[in-house]
Amino acid sequence: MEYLGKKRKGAEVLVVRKKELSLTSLEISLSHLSLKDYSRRKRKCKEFIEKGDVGAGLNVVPGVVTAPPCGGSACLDPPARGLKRKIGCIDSATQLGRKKKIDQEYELGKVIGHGKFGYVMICTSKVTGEQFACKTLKKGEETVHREVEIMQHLSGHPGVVTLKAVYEDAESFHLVMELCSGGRLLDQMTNEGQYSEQRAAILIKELILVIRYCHEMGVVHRDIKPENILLTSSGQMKLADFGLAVRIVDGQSLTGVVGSPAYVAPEILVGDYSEKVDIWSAGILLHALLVGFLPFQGDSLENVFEAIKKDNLDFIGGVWECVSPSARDLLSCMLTRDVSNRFTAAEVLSHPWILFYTESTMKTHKILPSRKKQVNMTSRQLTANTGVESERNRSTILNSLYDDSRPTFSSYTSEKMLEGEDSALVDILAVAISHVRISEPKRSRLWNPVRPMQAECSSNMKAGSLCTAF
Ligand SMILES: Nc1ncnc2c1ncn2[C@@H]1O[C@H](COP(=O)(O)OP(=O)(O)OP(=O)(O)O)[C@@H](O)[C@H]1O
Repeated sequence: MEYLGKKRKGAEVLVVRKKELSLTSLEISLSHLSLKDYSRRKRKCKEFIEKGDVGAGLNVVPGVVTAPPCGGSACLDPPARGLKRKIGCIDSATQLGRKKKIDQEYELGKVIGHGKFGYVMICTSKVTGEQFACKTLKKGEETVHREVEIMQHLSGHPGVVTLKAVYEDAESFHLVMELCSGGRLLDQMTNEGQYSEQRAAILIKELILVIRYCHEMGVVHRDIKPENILLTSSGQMKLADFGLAVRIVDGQSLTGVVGSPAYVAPEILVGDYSEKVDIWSAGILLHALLVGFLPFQGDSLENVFEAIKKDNLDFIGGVWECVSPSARDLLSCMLTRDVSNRFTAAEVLSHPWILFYTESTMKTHKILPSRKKQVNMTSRQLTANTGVESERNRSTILNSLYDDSRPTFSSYTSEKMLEGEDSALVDILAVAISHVRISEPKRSRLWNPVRPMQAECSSNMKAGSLCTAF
């Protein structure tokens, strides 16, 4: 084994060379094994892992580049937390197809997207006629190899774009992925404007579930933004583009300034950060969903970065009058610069606002399209309550949950409550209240009203320079 000297974006690539492989019988030379071969290989992989040999003589496809055991430094720590060491046990479906060429099995169609290191086109299986997206990445860049490995590692979760197969030729990798024909979340956001709180909560919950999965699998995405969230034809969100993702072990600090300017967490700019950067970026997205514009702006990259480092957000007045205190509280917990106080994925998922809108009993509700259509119904003078923590605030939260949902409840009461479902509502509120933490407000969670927010809801999410990864 050796670490390649090539360093880019703060991480090395671990390359397992063929001559160093001890389990040659497990070498994967075919891209499509028979079921029998596959289960035999899987069994051997399992035995291999149980013997604790992982990391010694890895049964890896010659030339397969795996993600570093931990990003940033050449440490040889044990695998990242929760890491299914798929190295050497990559599902046959996603093995590198060294023997077959992609065009033997797929009809390549029109290009549907371009990325920094390649392009994406539609491809159709010659066997089944099913359509997929094929991302072709030019070899050479370390991040490209890492992207392939991390996608193999994460594929299988319903919120991650599924990787069906990987082909390789001299110049490129070809990643055959499920086709997300619903397009990018960014396009939906710019077409539809602000989201209702209910819709935003459902989306953020789905996103945070995927982020939690990534973190549990020892992966930090580092480029969460609506361009990288794709939608299926049925509207389900899928996290895509793991080009900047990196593996991490518990307690490890990452370095390397990467991300997309508008979404980048302040600690990334300082150069010492953890998986919490994904929560910050999801908070930026939540901000944009709720009020239709990004929180940190500037006419140059430097100014945007300065704003990210220094500007205090104000969730008071203006557009925030249409946003419930509970939603604003969650935002403040995701967008705090104090990393130790910033919510983890699990904390976001148990926040009252998320629970309120996404508890199973709520799923029977019609999802309201966008706030544009209900803004009059929700407009109400709300007191800013971003540091909601104390006992005295219990009733405020209860009220805010109730008040915020008025439009929803008005349809709920007419349609459901009369049918005797009011106990479900009480349950939801009880659950929400039980999750409110009782403690003194933390200074870091309170945002000082230094700069008034834009009064009108202008979307600046199309600003290319703010959304392009660096
Ligand atoms: N599975 C997919 N289904 C449908 N469209 C996809 C799929 N994957 C990517 N695309 C389209 O291709 C575009 C480029 O994809 P890619 O993953 O390269 O994103 P990118 O953010 O532009 O890449 P990079 O960060 O490497 O520059 C996406 O914005 C999207 O429109």
